[in-house]
Amino acid sequence: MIKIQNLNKYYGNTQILKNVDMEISKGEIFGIIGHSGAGKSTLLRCINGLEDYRDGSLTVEGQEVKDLNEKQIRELRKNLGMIFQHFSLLERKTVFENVALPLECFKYSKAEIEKRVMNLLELVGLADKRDAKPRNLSGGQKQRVAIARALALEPKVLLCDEATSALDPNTTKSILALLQDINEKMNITIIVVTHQMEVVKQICTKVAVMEGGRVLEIEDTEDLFLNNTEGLKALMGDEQIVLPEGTNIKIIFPKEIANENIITNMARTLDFDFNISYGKLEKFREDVLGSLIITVKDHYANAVKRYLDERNIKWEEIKNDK
Ligand SMILES: Nc1ncnc2c1ncn2[C@@H]1O[C@H](COP(=O)(O)OP(=O)(O)OP(=O)(O)O)[C@@H](O)[C@H]1O
Repeated sequence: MIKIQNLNKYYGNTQILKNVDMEISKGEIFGIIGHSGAGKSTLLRCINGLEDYRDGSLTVEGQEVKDLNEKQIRELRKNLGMIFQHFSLLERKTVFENVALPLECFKYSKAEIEKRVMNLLELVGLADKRDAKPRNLSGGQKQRVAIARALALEPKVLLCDEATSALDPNTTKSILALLQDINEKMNITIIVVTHQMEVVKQICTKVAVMEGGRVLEIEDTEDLFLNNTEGLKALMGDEQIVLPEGTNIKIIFPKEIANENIITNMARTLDFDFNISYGKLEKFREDVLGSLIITVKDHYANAVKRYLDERNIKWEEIKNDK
């Protein structure tokens, strides 16, 4: 649906996006995560034609964005709804009028506007606030209005630029649940730009990690957490510490067995002592994912590796800290 190949973008002489490659399929909730300044918002603005790019290719449904004329850009933006961190609502207009705005721009009839806006307000749970002004709404409610407005023209893609960054954790959860609901019910592709790991964890099917204008990696979200990839380390820091002596074995828990007592069972079966050097368990949706580094005396190492291999449990050996 959206295909980006070798995209380069400059502001003056400064290169902001560097050889970006990315493919976003229809129906996906695709996360783009990275620290501030990584180039995430710039990439979103290239996708909706607000920024041009020097070289490389960026197609939306097969159309090269930089080659579109004004009319085609208008059509493109109709297909790409967008929401922002600070909601961008018009303060003097009511909730109803804010959502109606894009429909008025595209000259929909009054009856059609009434019907669509009310359906959208039902969808986001704000039908009873139709006559309220934004200043009388909470942050979460404002973002719901912005979502309704972004969906007014029935876009195929919803672009979310730090849409939950100004919200508290519970409100964030409810907005993300709403986005997931919209993705499922309306089969809208959603691109979520964020610096918050929790956002990716809660709703993204796939995620691109960006740093310094580059894509470090693109992974299924579960794999990102499970494998403690280079991208995840770049985002979270790699704080794992291991002992200076013995063999350190990092055991990676897939979700099917994360709740089982692998370590205790192994220690009982093999009858050996071990130290836990480092552990990290993450709640991932309904499951627990994570890894644990145990340190065993060198002569036990092979038995441990065999035990894990026989049970198809992933492991890797970690060098000692000197
Ligand atoms: N209009 C502009 N002119 C010059 N430089 C810009 C412009 N817009 C962004 N930049 C620079 O481009 C880089 C990427 O910015 P961008 O906003 O895309 O990053 P980001 O990952 O979205 O970060 P943030 O979450 O802080 O917005 C930054 O170094 C920023 O200073």
